[in-house]
Order: sequence, then C-alpha cells, then structure tokens
Amino acid sequence: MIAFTDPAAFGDALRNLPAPDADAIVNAAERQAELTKPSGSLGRLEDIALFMAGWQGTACPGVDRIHIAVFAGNHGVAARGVSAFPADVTAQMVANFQAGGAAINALARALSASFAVHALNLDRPTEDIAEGPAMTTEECLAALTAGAASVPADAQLLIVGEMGIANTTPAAALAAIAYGGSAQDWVGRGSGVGAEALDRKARAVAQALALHGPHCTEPFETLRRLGGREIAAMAGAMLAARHARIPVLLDGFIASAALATLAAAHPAVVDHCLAAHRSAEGAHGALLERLGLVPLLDLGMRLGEGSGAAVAAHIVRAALATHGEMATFAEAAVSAGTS
Ligand SMILES: O=C(O)c1ccc[n+]([C@@H]2O[C@H](COP(=O)([O-])O)[C@@H](O)[C@H]2O)c1
Ligand SMILES: Cc1cc2nc[nH]c2cc1C
Repeated sequence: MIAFTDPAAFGDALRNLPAPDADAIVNAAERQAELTKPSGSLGRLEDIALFMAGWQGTACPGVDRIHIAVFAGNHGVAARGVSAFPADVTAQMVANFQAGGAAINALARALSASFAVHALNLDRPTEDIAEGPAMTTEECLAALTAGAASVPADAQLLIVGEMGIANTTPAAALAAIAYGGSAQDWVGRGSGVGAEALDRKARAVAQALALHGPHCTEPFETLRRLGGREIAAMAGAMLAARHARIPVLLDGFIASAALATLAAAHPAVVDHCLAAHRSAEGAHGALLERLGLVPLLDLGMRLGEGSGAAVAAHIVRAALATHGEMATFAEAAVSAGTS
C-alpha cells in the first residue's frame, strides 16, 4: 500500500502517476471491432470497456469486485449554520450505515459490492475554515492515510463516498481554489438550505478564501487548510487506487472537489476516474467540466455517500458484459460491414 508518511510523500505520489496499459487498450479495441454490432453502436459503453481494459491491464476486464468506502467527518464550520441539518446527523448516519439502513447500503447490496464506513474522529470536528486551518499536518496525513488504507488491493472498481454535515461548504472553497471564481460561484443548496443559510455559506467560503487563499500553493496544504477529514480521506483513497491501477467511479460534488484539489496541480490524476453523475448541487456540472469529465448520469441526485456512483456502476457492468460476452462476427456467422 502507498504510505503518506509526510506531505512530501503525498506530493511524490501525485507526481509519479502510473499510466494505463496501452497494449491492453489496443487489444480491447481490436476485440470490440469484431463484436456483432456496427462499430461505435454501443456508444460510451465502448469507451468504458476500453477505460477498464487500460487500468486492469487486460483486453477482457471484469467488474465483479466493486468496493464502496464511505468516509465520515465533522466540520467546525457547521456551527455557522451553513447546513439544513444539525452536525449530530453525521454520527447518526454512520450508525445507519453500520446497521445497513442507508441508501448506499441498499445500493451496495444491489451491486453485491463490498462496503465499509470509516468514521474519522467525529467527536473532534475540524476547525472552522473561516477562522483557521481545518486540520494540523498530522491530522491531514492521518486522514489521507485512512483513505489509502481503505482500498482493497483486489478491487476491480472503487467508489468513494462521504458523509459530513456542512461539507459542501469546504467543498465549495476547494473548488474555488482549484479553478478560480468567487465563493458565490461554487456554493449551492447542499442538503437543502434556504436563502439565509446559503448567504451565510457564501460569506464563510469568501472569508476562508481570503484567509487561506495565498497559502494554498499545493494540494496538501489546500486540503489541510480548506478540506475536512472525509475529504482528505477520499483524496487519499483515489490516489492510492491510482497507484494500485484500480479505476474509480467518482460520486458527487464533495468527492469531485477532493479530486479537483489534486487535479488542479496534476491534471492526469483524473485519468483513472469516470464521473458517475452530475449531482443536483448547482456547481457540480461546472466542476466536472473543469475536471474534463462527462457524467454518465443526471438523475437529480444530491445525497452523497457514494450513491450516484453506485447507480452508475450498473452501467460499467453493462459495458463489460457486452464487451466480454458478445459473439464475434466470425463466431456468429454474421457478415461484417464495410466501415
Ligand atoms: O454528492 C453531492 O453532490 C451532495 C450534494 C449535496 C449534499 N450532499 C450530502 O449532504 C451533506 C452536505 O450537505 P450540507 O448542506 O450539510 O453541506 C453531506 O453529507 C453530503 O454527503 C451531497
Ligand atoms: C439524512 C442525511 C443523509 C446523508 N447521506 C449523505 N449525506 C447526508 C446528509 C443527510 C442530512
């Protein structure tokens, strides 16, 4: 497993990203050209099959073993009244995840996916980002490491999700640092806030950007100052997955903000990620555009906890079922076309 022992090790992991297996992609494309269908007729399913082939290093990739890791964290900024829910809901939902009663549990069962929830120091919220850095260096490294340690070496597809009351506030701040723009551009309704809470949220993000912006010169420091434990853990898991060549199905706005923090400095870090969906959080579409990712789904979901990715995983399954199981023109004695 990759270890984030200090910020420099994290920076090294970001600078030395493995590439997909080009031969496997060529071989998968050759197989695709022989399957009993007009070329390109399975649309993005064909792209997904090649993407999975590249990261798994085989012309016939599989997606039986899906792992879903949900990280939970609490946020000092919640005390500013930026969420529609009280901060206690984070721990209450962790208990719900453990009991199997959350949406992601039902979706994990529908996928026969393995599932784990990682509660990260819920009794110690991060500092209010409008007042100071969210985490110490040690706290941020611990969260990154918890994320990296959560990735099973034999997973064929990873979903990282989060639960954290108020976490769309730090996510908006991270998006603004990654891609510019004002607090107003990146804040949204989150768990369903009204106009007054939205205004408090925009002011909290603006204050955080003014305070930390000049110090956010590289991803570790940005995560430490403006992130949260579950956000850093997602970043650590996505980076560890890259080093294990495990493709990632990216969930909603908060997961995307975690990735954006890495991608702003190292754009190639998105290459092992597929965007599952565009969430209903207002700025998610813009964030995905900046990441260069086109979402598979747009279902008006805004739950987080990996739920959008767990729905989109069925599309990945469909892509690999067709790629792996269809007959070739020769096998089925079907005449091939001319182009
Ligand atoms: O995934 C998304 O795009 C998404 C959009 C809005 C809200 N959420 C979830 O709602 C919580 C954050 O909302 P808030 O209003 O408390 O910042 C957190 O637990 C997220 O999982 C998630
Ligand atoms: C109830 C609830 C469930 C969630 N799951 C992920 N984020 C959430 C936020 C709330 C408020």
